[in-house]
Amino acid sequence: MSPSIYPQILEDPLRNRGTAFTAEQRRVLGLDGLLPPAIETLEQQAARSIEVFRRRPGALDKYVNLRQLQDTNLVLYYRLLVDHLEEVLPIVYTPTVGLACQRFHRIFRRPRGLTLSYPMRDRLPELLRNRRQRDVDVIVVTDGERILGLGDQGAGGLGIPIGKLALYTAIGGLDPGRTLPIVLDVGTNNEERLADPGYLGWRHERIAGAEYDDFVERFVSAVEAELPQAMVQWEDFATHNARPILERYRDRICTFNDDIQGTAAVALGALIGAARASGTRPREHRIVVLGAGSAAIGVADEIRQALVDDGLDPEQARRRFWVLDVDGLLTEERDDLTEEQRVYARPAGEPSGGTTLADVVRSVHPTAMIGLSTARGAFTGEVVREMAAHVERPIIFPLSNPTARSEADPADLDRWTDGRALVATGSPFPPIERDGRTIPVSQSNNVYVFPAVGMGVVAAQAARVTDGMLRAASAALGARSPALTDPTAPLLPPISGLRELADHVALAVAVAAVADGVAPERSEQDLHRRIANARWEPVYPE
Ligand SMILES: NC(=O)C1=CN([C@@H]2O[C@H](COP(=O)(O)OP(=O)(O)OC[C@H]3O[C@@H](n4cnc5c(N)ncnc54)[C@H](O)[C@@H]3O)[C@@H](O)[C@H]2O)C=CC1
Ligand SMILES: CC(=O)C(=O)O
Ligand SMILES: [Mg+2]
Repeated sequence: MSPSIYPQILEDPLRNRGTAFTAEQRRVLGLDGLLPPAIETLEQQAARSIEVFRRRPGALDKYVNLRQLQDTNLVLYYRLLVDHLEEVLPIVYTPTVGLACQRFHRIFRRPRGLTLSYPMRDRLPELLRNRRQRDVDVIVVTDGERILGLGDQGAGGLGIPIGKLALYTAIGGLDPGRTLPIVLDVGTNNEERLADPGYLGWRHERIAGAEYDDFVERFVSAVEAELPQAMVQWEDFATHNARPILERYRDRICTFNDDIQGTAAVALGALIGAARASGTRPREHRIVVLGAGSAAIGVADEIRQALVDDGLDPEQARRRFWVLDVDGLLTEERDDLTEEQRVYARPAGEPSGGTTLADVVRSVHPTAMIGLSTARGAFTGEVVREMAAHVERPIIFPLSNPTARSEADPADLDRWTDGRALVATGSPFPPIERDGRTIPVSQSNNVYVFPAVGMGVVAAQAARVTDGMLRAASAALGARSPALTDPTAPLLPPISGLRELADHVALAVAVAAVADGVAPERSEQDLHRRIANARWEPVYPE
């Protein structure tokens, strides 16, 4: 019996072309007979694939369909993402990616990325060396504890880094062969998962405290040793770990936290557009933030700095915020606040009349209300009508994900405010219909920023991600808000324009990296060229 010489190229999604292999390639590579005889172009393959995708009955079926394509043929997968970004984004990303994490063990087909399980803590460098990729530009890592607004999904959280990195390529233009999704599998406190015989992660309660910190340190040390060039993006860590990890490593490796810093950069960009659309300056605003987790405090900190940049002194800027968590307004009387939350604590007795959201809105008359609370429907008709009674153009951003955790439905916000609200959401929503017009709803989501941060870092060869780089991203995004020139236009550029926007934002990030001294000296023109050259396109190479 002769040994099998089955060509591995068909199993390698980076090189596989399926029915697009030419007659010559088929002959040379030994593919004749393994493929049906028709030879297709990429365009023909893409047309067939999008039809198959559209025929799938449910969102999760569509997700599985795309994941299979991703594991089979990356050029074709990214062709679909690039050509149909608006249509596939709610599948690859929020809201469907949340469901995919919850059902990770039910839909698992083939491995992608790395699962670093706690019991293997002594072998992390070796596990990193087992990766498929040789060189890595970007790692997205989660520990699965706060997946969107869906809580602890344990090892199933790997779906989030996989989704984020798909967008690093489809939008930011990063080479998919140089990106690496990772989950730190440190157990789960999700009872449903622990009791599910099909769960694929380490079946153990979450490790915490010094053991957890030691594991994260081992992970970072292993990355430093094995992949010193890679940028590390922390994603969907619970608040009690997110900020300490960022503070511990931001000056040691090239890293940022997307939920804290990426979200803030986008929300500020949207707010700047909204302020302009309402004919106001940022410093005039009174801002209520519902939620006091890592995302909410990151957003508040960024906007607070923008108010200072617009002329308020730091104390005045601080006093423009009313931040609430699940227990109500953050006040000086409370002894359960972290250092970051304490910045926003209001003096005792102020405002008078209670500390619920409705109370605060009634006494403060906010001009902007931002939700990062996971509390579905928290922006009720009563609250929104009260807010809208005192401000001409209420700015209302229900930013929690996925859709089922959103603080409000934009159609309701539009109705409750007679079309006056300036709205942006975290997850995609259908457009608003008003007076015969169809008005798109802007998606204030960190997807507007993180792919471009990655490209900016790679093109500039930045060694760190500085605050200045994220601020530059935010400013570049804010400057492209359609609302700057038309008060009736959406607050953010359309999703369909994200790729072009990413080039612009990436350049701003790269220029800021040079200015901050964390990247080699290069001219703007040179950086522009490097971004264009680095951009990976979904086409079969000659
Ligand atoms: N649009 C975007 O780009 C982003 C959206 N998010 C979303 O923001 C949400 C929060 O994320 P994290 O801050 O990381 O989570 P977290 O769990 O750390 O924070 C949630 C906060 O909301 C508060 N909260 C919970 N229920 C509440 C209620 N009924 N009323 C008032 N406050 C309540 C909690 O006390 C906590 O302060 C998630 O849904 C996440 O998907 C996060 C990052 C980016
Ligand atoms: C968008 C995002 O990063 C989140 O909801 O966590
Ligand atoms: Mg996130």
